[in-house]
Amino acid sequence: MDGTQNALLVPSTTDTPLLQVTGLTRLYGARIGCADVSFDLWPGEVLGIVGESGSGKSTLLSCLAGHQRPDAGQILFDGTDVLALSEADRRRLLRGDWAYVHQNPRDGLRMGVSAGGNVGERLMGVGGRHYGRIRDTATDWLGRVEIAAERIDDRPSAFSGGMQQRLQIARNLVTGPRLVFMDEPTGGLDVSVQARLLDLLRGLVREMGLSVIIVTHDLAVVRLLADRLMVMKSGHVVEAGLTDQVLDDPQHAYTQLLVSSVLQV
Ligand SMILES: Nc1ncnc2c1ncn2[C@@H]1O[C@H](COP(=O)(O)OP(=O)(O)OP(=O)(O)O)[C@@H](O)[C@H]1O
Repeated sequence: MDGTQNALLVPSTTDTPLLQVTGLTRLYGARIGCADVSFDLWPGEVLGIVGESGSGKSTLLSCLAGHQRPDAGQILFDGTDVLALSEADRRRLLRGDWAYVHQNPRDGLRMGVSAGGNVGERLMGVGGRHYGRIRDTATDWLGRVEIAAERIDDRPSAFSGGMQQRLQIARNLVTGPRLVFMDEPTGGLDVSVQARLLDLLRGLVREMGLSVIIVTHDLAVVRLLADRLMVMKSGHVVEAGLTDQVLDDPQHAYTQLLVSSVLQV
């Protein structure tokens, strides 16, 4: 992808991509998970990855986030070769600078720990020790994701699906991560709950100037959140560009099919 073109989109002062991905490939035996994926992500940019089920979105995201190791390719985060990091350094990255919002909040929360504990734990992971301050920050973050302060000692299992997802978002964003991975963050929720969550996410992304890679099969989600899109089919990126450009004037036959199938619904 052309770095010169992307640089025009970036509100940040830096002229180095936050993430540089080159030739990323993950195979499952003879089956392609994702193949030869390359892109740059600039600070403050939201990149949407779309495609039908089985197109390789989750495989790509999990390789990027270090949940599984690619067979080939390079990932540079702020110039650092992520695949060459020691396990301890990779974990440190995942605790603070990186965040991962799972589709199912249960995968991203500790269900046996209170709401405040879920948020506070992440602060402690980056060195927070002052209990009072951690609780104040957790309370503040619960408010930011529209969870009443009096629910701070409740466990997530007592929350609705939408509340659990908002709590997972608070837990992830409390450390001010430099890069946020999101896997279908609004999937599995009722339509009205999805709309509210999307609104909240859009506000936080803008307010915090977050750099985000978001995987979804829902084009409405990327229309609202993403600056740029990559369209995947059978593990390959078939089209990439500005979100409005790709959705309003799709060039690849597969993207045209994706867009028109949504319009027909
Ligand atoms: N653990 C695995 N073992 C074998 N094949 C896998 C595995 N995970 C994914 N695949 C295969 O890799 C390809 C890409 O799958 P992937 O789950 O990344 O796609 P996806 O676009 O995220 O789909 P979905 O939206 O359904 O999650 C598919 O052909 C899938 O069958």
